[in-house]
Amino acid sequence: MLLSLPGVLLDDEVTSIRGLLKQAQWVDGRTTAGIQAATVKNNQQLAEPDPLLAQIRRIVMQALHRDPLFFSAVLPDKILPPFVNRYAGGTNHYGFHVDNAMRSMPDGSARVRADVSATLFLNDPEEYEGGELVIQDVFGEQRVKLKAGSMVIYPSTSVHAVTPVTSGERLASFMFIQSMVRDAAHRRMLFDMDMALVKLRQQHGELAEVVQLTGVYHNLLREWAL
Ligand SMILES: O=C(O)CCC(=O)C(=O)O
Ligand SMILES: [Fe+2]
Repeated sequence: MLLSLPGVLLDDEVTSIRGLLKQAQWVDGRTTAGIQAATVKNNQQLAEPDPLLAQIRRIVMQALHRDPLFFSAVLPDKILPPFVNRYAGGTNHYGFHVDNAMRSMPDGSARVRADVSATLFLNDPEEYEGGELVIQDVFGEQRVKLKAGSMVIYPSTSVHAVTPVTSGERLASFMFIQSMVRDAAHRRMLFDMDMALVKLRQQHGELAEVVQLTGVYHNLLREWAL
């Protein structure tokens, strides 16, 4: 499932992160890519020991933890600490690749199976030309470019790329998430059911049938969660 989540970051959080990034020391993005992906990756990233990265991670993780749509769509089990990237200079891009199945931190900690990949946009689409995230999956090809603070989630199994940023700079945080529910079809059914239940509850209150279906939701989650 490909889904855009608007307003994951509050405006003042975007402002804080942008302020921090003014002092950023960017390094070659290939350091964290897999072998195939490194051959097509041409961008920049914050380096792991950079204290700015730790501060940005705190803000992003706090935002993810309070976002009910993110929780419902991803059912996160483990989130690899988010990274921050930049595409600029008229040529930066990321060619077609699939994210490595297993990701861990450079020191070997926090091994995560990538089920869901996400890009959280840190600046607005008007600030750069190009820089579309192109995602190919069973739903065809989708091109995504969102406003600052919004995030797109997509299956880590999909082939995807970022088109060249021909002017300006594109700033984003990207991350890999292991879901409690490994099967994407199961995750999708749970998400649809949860969204329908939220609407039913708003329109009709706590009907006995809503309570019963909520029970079914949780019982399916119990069946499918690893
Ligand atoms: O910059 C992006 O939006 C995606 C980056 C990406 O695909 C990756 O780092 O694996
Ligand atoms: Fe990727």
